[in-house]
Amino acid sequence: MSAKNRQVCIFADEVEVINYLASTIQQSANEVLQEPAVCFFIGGSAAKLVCEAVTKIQSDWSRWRVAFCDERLVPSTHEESTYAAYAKYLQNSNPTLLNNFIKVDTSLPVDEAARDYEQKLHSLMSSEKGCSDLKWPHFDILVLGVGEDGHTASLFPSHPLLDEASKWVAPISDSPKPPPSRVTLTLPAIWAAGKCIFPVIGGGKADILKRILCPGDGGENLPVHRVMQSSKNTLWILDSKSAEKLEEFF
Ligand SMILES: O=C1O[C@H](COP(=O)(O)O)[C@@H](O)[C@H](O)[C@H]1O
Repeated sequence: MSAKNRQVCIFADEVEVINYLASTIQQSANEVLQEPAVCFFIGGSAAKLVCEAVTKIQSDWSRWRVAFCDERLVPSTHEESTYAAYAKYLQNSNPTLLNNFIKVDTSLPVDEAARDYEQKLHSLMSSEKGCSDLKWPHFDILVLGVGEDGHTASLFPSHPLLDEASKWVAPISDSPKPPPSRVTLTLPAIWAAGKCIFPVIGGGKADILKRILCPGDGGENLPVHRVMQSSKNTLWILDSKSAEKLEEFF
C-alpha cells in the first residue's frame, strides 16, 4: 500500500522481511554511492534484522558510516547496549562496517553524551557530505524500530522531548522503558532524513501497528505516527504476523 511519501509492504515471514530490508538499504545506499552512505540503525529487537540484512548486501563497506538513532547510557559491553547488540553480530561477519560505527560516549553524564554525539554528527556531515552549518542534518537512511507503546528511537509517548525544536540529539534521563538514561535523535532530525525504514516482525506489534497505520484508530499523537506524518519518505516492511490486524485496510 502506498500513499504520499508512505509505503507499507507486507511479507510472509521474517526471512522475506530481511531480504527486502537488505535490498532497500542497498538500493538507497547506491543512490549516494559517490559519497559514503550515512545510515542510522536502531536498537531493540530490530537490531538482529538489520544485522542479518547486512550479511546479504554486497558493498564496499569502508564507504559506509553508521550511527545510532538512539543509544542506552550503559557500558558498550552491557547487554542493554545497542552498540553491543551490533558488535555481537558484526565483529566476525563484517568488522569493516563495525569499525565505521560512530559510538556514543556512554562514560559521560547523559547531557554531555548527547551534546558530544551531536557534535560528532555535525563533524560527520561536514567531513563526509561537505555540509557544515546545517540547521538540520540530511542523513541518508534511518532504520527505526517501534515499541509496543508507540515509541521510536527513545522518543516516548507524551514525553516533553517530543517538543525539542533545536537539537539533533537529545538526552533523556527518565525513559519509561529501562534503562532510564539514553540519547536519541530528535523528531526534526528524523524528519530531515532521506528515508525512514521500519522493519517490524511478530504478533506482539500487531496492535500498535493498527493504531499507527489505520486512520481514526487514535494513534495520531504517538511518536511513530508523528515521524510518519512529517518524514520525507517512510517505508514499513512488515511480516504477516505484525500486519495481521491491518488486513481490512490493505
Ligand atoms: O528501547 C528501544 O525500543 C525500541 C523498540 O524496541 P523493541 O525491542 O520493542 O523492538 C527501539 O527501536 C529502540 O532503539 C530502543 O532503544
